[in-house]
Amino acid sequence: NAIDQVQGTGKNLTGEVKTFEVAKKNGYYYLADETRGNGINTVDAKHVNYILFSLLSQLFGVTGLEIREKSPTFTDPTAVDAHVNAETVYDYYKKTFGLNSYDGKGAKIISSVHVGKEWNNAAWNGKQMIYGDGDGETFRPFSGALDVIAHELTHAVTEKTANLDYQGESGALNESMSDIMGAMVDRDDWEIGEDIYVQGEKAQGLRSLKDPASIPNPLNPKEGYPDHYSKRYTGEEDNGGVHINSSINNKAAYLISEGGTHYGVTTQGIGREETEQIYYRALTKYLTATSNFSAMRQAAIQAARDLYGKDSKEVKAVEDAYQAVGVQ
Ligand SMILES: Cc1cccc(C(=O)O)c1OC(=O)C1CC1
Ligand SMILES: [Zn+2]
Repeated sequence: NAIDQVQGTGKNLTGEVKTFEVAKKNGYYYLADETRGNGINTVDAKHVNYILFSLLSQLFGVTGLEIREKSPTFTDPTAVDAHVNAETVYDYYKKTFGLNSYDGKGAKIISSVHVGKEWNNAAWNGKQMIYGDGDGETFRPFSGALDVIAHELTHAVTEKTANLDYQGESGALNESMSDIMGAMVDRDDWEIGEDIYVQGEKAQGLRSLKDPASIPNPLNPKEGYPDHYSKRYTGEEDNGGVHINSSINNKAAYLISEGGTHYGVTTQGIGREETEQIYYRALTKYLTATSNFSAMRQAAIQAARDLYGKDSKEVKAVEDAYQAVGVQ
């Protein structure tokens, strides 16, 4: 037919040659994968100012210019990473939870790269994923990190399910679900954004689920991110610290999976496979828009009971982990 689905290749931001699904139409090749759900499309925002871009995207559905090549070799590494990483996140949700795209109905996944000028940001804007190129000092292009793309797409999953209000404790849980799934998709570590956050030679993550306090808290740099409820941020910035207090729940998820002794409380870890099922079930079956940290603990306990039994080691791990981070 007029549009063929073929294999494309191209170097990503770390110079690795990647292969991915592209569309061939009228002799040109496009970053359009029609094999997953209703499609995964990666387009170029051509450095349009990010505020103007967000208006165009949300009001008029403008997403950017099609990225096209005369051969199946793609030459924009930022776009290659956005496309390949979106495919990887799609496959994770399908394989792990049987979820077909972020809405369960195969919703088309659109990513716009090169939004803004050296924009240090990435976001799910309610309709699509948008990525800045970073300023090269603090951040490299945001599409280069699989955990970032999983984080952004999980915002879309959350919006279609619990739809946790993006402020205060529910907002911190919204952020934490994105960090937890980000760490589960990018399975080799418990850091978020380590592939894009340029901090001298030691590329530290933006946030760490393993040891939140090891990374300076941007709202209180002489402290690390909070790893106990008593250390939560209670100010107004960042919608009440949604990117800060998320670390309290992130630490609980880490303890459930990997185990450990935290503030004198010991948790026996149950592993990533069971932990991701507990959080996905809590997010999609029990959490609501106004759930707070206490409701999160209850939801995770109930999800573990459903999946593994009332007196299971999995339920015990959830109870111990939330006790360790001071959430009742
Ligand atoms: C860099 C950034 C700024 C503002 C919002 C988000 C957001 O998506 O919450 C954001 O992206 C992340 O946190 C991703 C995980 C690195
Ligand atoms: Zn986020």
